[in-house]
Amino acid sequence: MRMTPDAPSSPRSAILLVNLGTPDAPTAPAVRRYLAEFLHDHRVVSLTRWLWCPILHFIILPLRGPKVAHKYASIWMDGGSPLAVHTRGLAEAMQAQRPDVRVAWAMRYGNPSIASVVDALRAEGVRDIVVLPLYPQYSTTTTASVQDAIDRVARAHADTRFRVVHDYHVDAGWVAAVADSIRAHWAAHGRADRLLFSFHGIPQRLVNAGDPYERQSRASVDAIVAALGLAPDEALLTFQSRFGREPWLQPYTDETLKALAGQGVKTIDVVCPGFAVDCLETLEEISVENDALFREAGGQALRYIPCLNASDAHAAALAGVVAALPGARA
Ligand SMILES: C=CC1=C(C)c2cc3[nH]c(cc4nc(cc5[nH]c(cc1n2)c(C)c5CCC(=O)O)C(CCC(=O)O)=C4C)c(C)c3C=C
Ligand SMILES: [Fe+2]
Ligand SMILES: [Fe+2]
Repeated sequence: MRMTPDAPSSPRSAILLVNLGTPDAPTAPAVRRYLAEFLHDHRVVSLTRWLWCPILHFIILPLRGPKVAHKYASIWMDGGSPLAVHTRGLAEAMQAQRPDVRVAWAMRYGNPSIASVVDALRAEGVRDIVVLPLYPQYSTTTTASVQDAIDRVARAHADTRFRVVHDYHVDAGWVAAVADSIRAHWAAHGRADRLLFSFHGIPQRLVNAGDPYERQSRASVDAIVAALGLAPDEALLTFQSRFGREPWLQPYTDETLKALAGQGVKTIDVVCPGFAVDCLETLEEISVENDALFREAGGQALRYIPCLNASDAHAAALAGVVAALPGARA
């Protein structure tokens, strides 16, 4: 496990950033290992195991491993997968702003695992950990799964206090940071014909069962649009990255981009505020795949606005979220 540098010598409290996870290498075996852990989580796929395990082990992992490895290879950075590189950078930026507290990072699936990072923090004397899942909007598929993992670790360490931030989907500092990043993009590149907010989707079934993710995503867009001084109808909200055959949240990003190009829209700015840092779903699916289909349908340019990543503005916003602990539960 790699920890952030220049941390205080024996801190008692820590901020633990937790992101989804990513393969250790852009190879089929590494992708299969990562997807196997991810897709065995009942929070992500709730099908009964006797039905799901054969589909997963004999169809999805063998087919998806090489295909997805190829995509990871196309975005891989010197320091590793973009999701890991930017998550580590964000932890380092927060550590620089908060020298009074240890800032560490872990992944829900893959490495470094939550358990290994908590063990390392406890070995340093930390007994109070604020966990910040890097998901601005709460979902049972993501945030609740981090909470599950923390609950398991907490049961083994009764002497350590864990608090988990629930969400920060309309946190004023975070909203301002996203709005500023859009303004900076416009200052550098001008404004496109349309502004589209694309969020990772989840199955519609989960929203029907009470998952607040769609409502929170809409509230995030409303808040960012208001901070930009735009009218609500000046932005579009769509959902990407669907997986499997059942209906997911709609409208779908790819279908919307094709329809817009068909209506004569030539340029589009796309921003993804459901992702804290850039990853496969933004750098490959949006910036490469969706850009290609927008152009094939008659568009001229899809201009992707990067995630907040390891920027100082992001680190400051998240430090504010932790300081306020909105919706945190012990
Ligand atoms: C199987 C169902 C999935 C649900 C539900 C889901 C929800 C969800 N995911 C993210 C964020 C990310 N997902 C990423 C990749 C990814 N997601 C799924 C499936 C579901 N996600 C898969 C199978 C994959 C792997 C890639 C692939 O095989 O297509 C990533 C990128 C990881 C990376 O390494 O870069 C992120 C980030 C959210 C926020 C979310 C629900 C709100
Ligand atoms: Fe299995
Ligand atoms: Fe996902």
